[in-house]
Amino acid sequence: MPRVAYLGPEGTFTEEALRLLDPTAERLPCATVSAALNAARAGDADGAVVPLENSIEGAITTTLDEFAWGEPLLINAELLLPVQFSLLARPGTEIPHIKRVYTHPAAITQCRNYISRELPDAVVVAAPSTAAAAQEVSLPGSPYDAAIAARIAGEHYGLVELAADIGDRSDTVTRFVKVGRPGPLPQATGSDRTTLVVFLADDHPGALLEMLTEFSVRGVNLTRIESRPTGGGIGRYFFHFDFEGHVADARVGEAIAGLHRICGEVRFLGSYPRADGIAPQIKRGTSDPEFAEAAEWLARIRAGKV
Ligand SMILES: O=C(O)C(=O)C[C@]1(C(=O)O)C=C[C@@H](O)C=C1
Repeated sequence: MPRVAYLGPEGTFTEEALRLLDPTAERLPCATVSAALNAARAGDADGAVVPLENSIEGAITTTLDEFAWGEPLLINAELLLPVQFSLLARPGTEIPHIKRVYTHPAAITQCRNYISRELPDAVVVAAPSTAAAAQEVSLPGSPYDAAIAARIAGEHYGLVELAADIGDRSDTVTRFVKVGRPGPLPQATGSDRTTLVVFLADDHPGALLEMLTEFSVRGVNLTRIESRPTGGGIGRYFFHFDFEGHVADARVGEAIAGLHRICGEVRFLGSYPRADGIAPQIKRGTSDPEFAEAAEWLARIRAGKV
């Protein structure tokens, strides 16, 4: 049975994602995203499940930065999980008496309207995860009056649900990924995604356009692009890309090889099946047979067979 680390404790959305991605895995709860990834790197776990982006909050920057700087890991699966939040408290608590709320920063952003409407005077404090907040609120003598977390976390830690579905939107989704140490890649399925981190060789006019051109001319559709600070000073950034296709696809392989030629460093973070099953639109001239035919044509003219 594989042992998989995740952002815990029990009752996080990440745990729910892990249960869906790998129902038979032995679950290893960790206090932070970094600790979960380090457990996979060190071999204390066979893999890890972590959040990567949210449809309201955007990128989970800790995850992006860990993927860029830590010991390499490869993404082998992804999951899109609808997230719904509840206001949870110790039995007997009433909403007008709530002065201190504890939850994960991503939940604060996703419940902003509810908090300003129903808890205008409450101080909201950032927790390591929504379930860690629920666990803390359940302790007698906790400095917090309520947590914002999944309903299941409330059940797990003996809290009552004072309000349900308090997210600003009912269709909020968080994307989770499962990673492992470098090894064989998942097979191409025809509906895949590839993730990369790219560091520039040097800063010059058009550097971003040159990178995008490598994708554009080969008909590779991007699904996410982020710039993140390198830490080396204001204006110094590296780039995170998600795009359609598998590294085994000719157009994807050629685009990545093009980036490798023109950029400082390209870190491959994996090719894996898309959770939404969407197949890429393949532009004329960018299918595998068309790349193969063009390579044969070039070989022929190089041999003087015109
Ligand atoms: O705190 C949790 O329950 C998590 O799994 C983390 C996390 C996140 O990092 O975005 C996951 C889903 C929700 O968007 C809120 C928090």
